[in-house]
Amino acid sequence: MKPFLGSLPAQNVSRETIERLELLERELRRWQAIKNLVGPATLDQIWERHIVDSLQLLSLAPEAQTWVDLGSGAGFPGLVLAIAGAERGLKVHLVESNSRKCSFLRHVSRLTDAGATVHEARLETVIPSFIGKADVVSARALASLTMLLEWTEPLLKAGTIGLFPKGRDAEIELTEARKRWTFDTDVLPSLTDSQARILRITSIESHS
Ligand SMILES: C[S@@+](CC[C@H](N)C(=O)[O-])C[C@H]1O[C@@H](n2cnc3c(N)ncnc32)[C@H](O)[C@@H]1O
Repeated sequence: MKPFLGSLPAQNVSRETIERLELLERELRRWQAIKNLVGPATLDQIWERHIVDSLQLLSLAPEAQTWVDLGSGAGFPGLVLAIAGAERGLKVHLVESNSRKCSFLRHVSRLTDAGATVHEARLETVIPSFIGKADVVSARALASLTMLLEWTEPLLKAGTIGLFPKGRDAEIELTEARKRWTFDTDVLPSLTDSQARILRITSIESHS
């Protein structure tokens, strides 16, 4: 059993999904040696820190069909969600400005039949095309909540759900963001880090 996998709802992790996630792990280790895609210190805990940490988002939006992940990096959480959601037809758009990371994302998406769409671009230019078309927008380790809401406000206003994994400062970030917007939030526990939180944000209105 992979670390922490047992804590996830069983429907997210079929044997085929685990095999495809193992392909992602293998390719990440292979590419990391040359391309340095993730923080080297996290390589010892790829399943806990990256794969399961990403997978847990799937059960927070079980009905989602179209998902946009901003600043996907080496595929966390977006590529993991594309792999795990492929069986139920989930379409994931990965937005990443770094071309070497985009090469990795395209390579692993092809290898695993994940069907992810990689947008090699700055997210500011891509977000407008998803207004009214995305069920979920996610971003991990990309920016402060205030910055994330500034970027994603047009999506959230059109009904998209925001899922933003955050560290131990989640409440501080929420307080800061509430100076500019009113929104509904669920502050959810993380399965992989007792200090971390996942923010599910809907119904945003700006104060001005
Ligand atoms: C700290 S990494 C996090 C990567 C991944 N989400 C994770 O949690 O492992 C942030 C990523 O966002 C990308 N990025 C930063 N600003 C961006 C922008 N304006 N548009 C698209 N990608 C951006 C960077 O290239 C980098 O890969």
